[in-house]
Amino acid sequence: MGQWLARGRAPQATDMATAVLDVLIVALLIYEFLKLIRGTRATPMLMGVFVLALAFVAAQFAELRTLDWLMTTLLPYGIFAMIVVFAAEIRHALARLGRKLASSRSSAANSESYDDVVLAANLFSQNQTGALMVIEREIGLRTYIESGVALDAHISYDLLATIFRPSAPLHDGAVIIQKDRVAAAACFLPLSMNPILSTQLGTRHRAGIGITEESDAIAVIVSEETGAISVAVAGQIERDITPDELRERLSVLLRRHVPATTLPTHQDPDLDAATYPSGVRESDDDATELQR
Ligand SMILES: Nc1ncnc2c1ncn2[C@@H]1O[C@H](COP(=O)(O)OP(=O)(O)OP(=O)(O)O)[C@@H](O)[C@H]1O
Repeated sequence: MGQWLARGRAPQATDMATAVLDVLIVALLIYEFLKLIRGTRATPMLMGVFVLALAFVAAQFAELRTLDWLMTTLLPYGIFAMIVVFAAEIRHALARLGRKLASSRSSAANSESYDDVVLAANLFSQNQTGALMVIEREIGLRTYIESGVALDAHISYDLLATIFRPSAPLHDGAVIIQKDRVAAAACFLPLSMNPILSTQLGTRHRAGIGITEESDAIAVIVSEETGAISVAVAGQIERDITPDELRERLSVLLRRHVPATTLPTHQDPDLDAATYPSGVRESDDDATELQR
């Protein structure tokens, strides 16, 4: 209103519309911001910031000069301190924003070889071989790829089985799959700090969930302890699913059909000989039948 009076003319309909739009955008930004920090450690800290802001306004209003001076001097440092303290939250928030934008686009990963992931997960599950396979979608995982050993090899069941063979040098860490290629193995992923996660979940599962909190990737995790297959996406984990369920989940998440393949069973001698030729299977009592 003031600016219109200053310009010496009455507010017009377009000015009103601009003001309403302005207020709506700010309200939307505040709403999205509150949604992003809800349930994080930033919430109680934000209350502290709010109290400080109130003190600042009160100091100006009551002309408490020393307090006003202190607040004005410290404010710029406070903003930098907040960026440092909330670095993880800011990263997550931007990643979530990226995920939202990415998921609104129709293109998904266009590989045709994710049935190899299903087949490999089935093998690992039967042999109780620990494995962590991350499928990149729209958000690039270069930072994590660079933490591992670059492979850039065409994805195949044999390659995955070889990488995660317990005696293989690259079996520790995660494999990252980009389109139809295994970009790298032995990658180090960020661990999820979500306090709600079950305490039964160790670092492999937390790493699988962690990468899906930071990006729109899909993590397929096979437990070394139980042989259970889990799939994580957007910070959520679905535990103990069958290979067929894994195939379904990948089909939906990648918005493409992952063709059904006859899953080999543990009793298949050819498979065992081909996969673990030197008898490196972890134990003989690992005949984990798919009981579901
Ligand atoms: N940050 C990480 N990034 C990638 N892989 C990791 C990371 N941390 C641990 N791992 C993998 O997880 C393995 C340890 O798994 P751990 O037993 O702690 O987890 P778990 O979730 O209980 O899995 P499991 O059920 O297979 O035992 C490591 O040997 C390594 O291969």
